Amino acid sequence: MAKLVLIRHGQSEWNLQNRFTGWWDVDLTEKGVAEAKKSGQMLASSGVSFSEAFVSVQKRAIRTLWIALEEMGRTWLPVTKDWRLNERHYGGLTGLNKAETAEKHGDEQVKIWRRSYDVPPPPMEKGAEFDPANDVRYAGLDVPMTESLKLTLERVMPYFNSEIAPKLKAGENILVAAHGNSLRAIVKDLFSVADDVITGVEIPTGNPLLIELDDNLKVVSAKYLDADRATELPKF
Ligand SMILES: O=C(O)[C@H](O)COP(=O)(O)O
Repeated sequence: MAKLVLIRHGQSEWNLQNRFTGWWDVDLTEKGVAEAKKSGQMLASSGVSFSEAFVSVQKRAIRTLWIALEEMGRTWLPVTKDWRLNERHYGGLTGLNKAETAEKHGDEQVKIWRRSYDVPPPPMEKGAEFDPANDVRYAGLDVPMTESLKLTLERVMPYFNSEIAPKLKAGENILVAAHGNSLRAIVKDLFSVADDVITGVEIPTGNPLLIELDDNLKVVSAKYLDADRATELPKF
């Protein structure tokens, strides 16, 4: 039986400012750093021994992983970074304040953009202030202009299934540091969550989710290590 731990990055500067972030590369706040440290301490006392870690190419997740590994005394662990674990691309909403956007377009519309399964936000305009298309880390990549959760899942899961699933099936314990919506995609798939139910699944920042999987990657048990900041998990 393998263990998979999913950590959403600690609080970011734009989580704090309540702005749509997506692919924009913001850093952790002090609180985010503290959440990452606590995650590492809880992982160390969980006694789970990891063989490797995976992370997006965004610094809020990379720093969360590094801080956690440091606390665990595991900075030597092999780490693979891949854009397919990035946050979902928030399109033309990137950089906007979530509350101001709700005042302008209505709560219902913003809820659809944030939580519907397959309605993508309006696309990013080419060359707009927060367009990551020319970022050197994405050179040669057809950077999306917007993504729904469905589109996010369609790039996260092929990566998960080809790079991470075989290791779990071989019994390795794996740590993944990523984002609210890229992790929501993994949870949707592993827990077989229906399209209209996944909207209610909120993954807290900096709170490791420990999932035990059988040889067919069926969920056997799941819990957040910080029980005080846990949210409801889907049935399995
Ligand atoms: O990209 C963002 O703004 C957040 O990381 C996730 O946002 P959400 O809760 O609006 O999906």
